[in-house]
Amino acid sequence: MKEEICHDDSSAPVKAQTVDELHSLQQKKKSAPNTPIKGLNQSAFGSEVDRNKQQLQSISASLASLTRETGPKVVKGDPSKQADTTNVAHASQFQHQHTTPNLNISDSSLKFTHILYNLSPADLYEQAIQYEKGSFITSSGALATLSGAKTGRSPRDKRVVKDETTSDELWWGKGSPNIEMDEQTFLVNRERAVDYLCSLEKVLVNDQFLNWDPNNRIKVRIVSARAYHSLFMHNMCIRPTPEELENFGTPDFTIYNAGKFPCNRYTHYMTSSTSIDLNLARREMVILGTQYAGEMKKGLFSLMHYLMPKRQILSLHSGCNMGKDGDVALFFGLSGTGKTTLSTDHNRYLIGDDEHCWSDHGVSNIEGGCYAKCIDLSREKEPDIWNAIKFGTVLENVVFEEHTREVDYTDKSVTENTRAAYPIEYIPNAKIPCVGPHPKNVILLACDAFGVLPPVSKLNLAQTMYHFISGYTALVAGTEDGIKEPTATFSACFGAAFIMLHPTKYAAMLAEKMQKQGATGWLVNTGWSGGSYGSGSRIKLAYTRKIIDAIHSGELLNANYMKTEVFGLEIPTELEGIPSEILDPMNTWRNKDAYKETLLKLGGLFRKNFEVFANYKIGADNNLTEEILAAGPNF
Ligand SMILES: Nc1ncnc2c1ncn2[C@@H]1O[C@H](COP(=O)(O)OP(=O)(O)OP(=O)(O)O)[C@@H](O)[C@H]1O
Ligand SMILES: O=C([O-])CC(=O)C(=O)O
Ligand SMILES: [Ca+2]
Ligand SMILES: [Mn+2]
Repeated sequence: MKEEICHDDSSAPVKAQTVDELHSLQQKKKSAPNTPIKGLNQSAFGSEVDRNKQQLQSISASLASLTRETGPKVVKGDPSKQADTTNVAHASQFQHQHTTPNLNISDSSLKFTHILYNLSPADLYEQAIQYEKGSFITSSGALATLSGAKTGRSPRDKRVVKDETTSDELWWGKGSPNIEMDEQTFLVNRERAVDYLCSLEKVLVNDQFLNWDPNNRIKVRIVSARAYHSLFMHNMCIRPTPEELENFGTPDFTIYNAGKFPCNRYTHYMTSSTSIDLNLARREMVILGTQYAGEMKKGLFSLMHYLMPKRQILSLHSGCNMGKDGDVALFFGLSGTGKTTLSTDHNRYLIGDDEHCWSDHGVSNIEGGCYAKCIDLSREKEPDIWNAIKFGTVLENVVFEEHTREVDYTDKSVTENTRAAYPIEYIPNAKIPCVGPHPKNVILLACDAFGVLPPVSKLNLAQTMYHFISGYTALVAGTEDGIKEPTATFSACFGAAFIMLHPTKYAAMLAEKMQKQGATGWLVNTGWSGGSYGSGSRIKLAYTRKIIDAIHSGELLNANYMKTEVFGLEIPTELEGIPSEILDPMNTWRNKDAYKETLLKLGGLFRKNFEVFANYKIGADNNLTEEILAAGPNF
């Protein structure tokens, strides 16, 4: 028998002598946006190194404690990998730094904080999977994450600094989302968040933009502890090009997201372990004690609701899309009423799904991504959203099969508020840049679980304003334990949780813009028909889409109308593709008395809610104010 030696040399040899060398061949030195590329072949020697230093110094300055002399020592890169020690910065708080050894030096000033700066989605996946429990790649390539104890926003834990300026400018008191805190308390919480973040081995920093309108772009920096948060904001804010990042400079606004690290209950104004604090003068936001990523998105939205009206620009909690002929539609509505679902329309260009600005030049999206509800998501009904859930997308709090990693979108085990956050370009017909001309249609969405609002009605300007200020929807609280009474929610401007000024300020701007542009208002009920929740059923998405199509095409504008009782809404008598009997909700109720009773009940709720607005003037026009007051239910 012949002795055989096994030679492993049947194919061409690799160009490496060692495994490490082989690994180094694998990764090209970079054109990733976390390293400026422009300076590479510029003659000005050391310019890239200088820029890197500046960038790190800016980050160290952001992370500086307000009570110590210097910012933390920061260094770029993952501590577990080889850190780039040529790029170390330590920003000084004071112009004249002590040169003598400081006897008060503490351990915190000796340690390095590693900065993971504008990482790519791939890098963030690896960080999340390696370091954050509950992070998994799903079968479609999305990153499944858990947001921890909070699976929704905590509006009662939001605080806004009340100082000389904001005490006059902002809306305070009953009904307002702005619960006050003082400057000193803000600084206590800021210090708490900054110290927590700097005590970590590494923090994530995102430098990004808000608002696609180039004249009103806002630079934001987000400092966070989790790759989940960094990837979420990567998707939701506008992503800078490498050149834009190189010239980023100082941010206009900074978020310190300490995530799970709680606030201190002994701190004044704190009523729980969670605090979301906005300081407009300092241009900063602090998040303590919640990992729900939506707080960052909606915190920035609040900021825009302050900054934009100062520039005569209206900020809107709305979706927005545009037809082939350039006709723009806005979709207002509270959470879960269909902004994302209905603005994502295969036959139209998507400008954005949730937050917009309306200026003298038209509309612009504030964000760079979408945040879709995914409970009961189906490929058939919402194909574009389904297909957007792929590599790069953050999937929050969904349940998946442990082996195949197929997501079960019907599973509410973690929460009903399961979400997908993806870059807007994941929708095939996204309009990039996300801007458009003045809106032609303004669609107010209400998910009416009482089942008495018509599937569609045409509104005059006063009615549009009445319903905009009311901001109605009705959802069903707990779906698990059998039938529950629907509860009406009224949220001024369809986003009372995010507005900073009195609702009538936004309403006046909307009225003026709609009047000037001749936009038509519509009220669309995406909720119940044939009875309230429990006896009726939710209006088929396919019907709602048909209605929306007919608004876009102009078909509905020219339909025949009749007026409803109580709410005085103009409803079409027929519409192609829709069974005519559903257009008037009364027809769909078997028990007409119950219908009438429920209708009056809802009318009463509207009336009660509007009482607080009765003493306010809307815009300069007295007539409009009176017309708006008269545009409510009549009985
Ligand atoms: N007739 C209908 N019209 C619109 N949406 C419907 C309808 N029937 C069921 N739905 C479901 O209602 C949900 C609407 O949620 P969507 O994400 O569009 O809310 P949203 O207004 O964007 O809220 P948020 O501001 O919280 O993001 C989706 O899950 C959608 O599938
Ligand atoms: O902020 C969130 O959690 C989701 C959202 O869009 C809303 O509630 O309007
Ligand atoms: Ca949405
Ligand atoms: Mn929203």
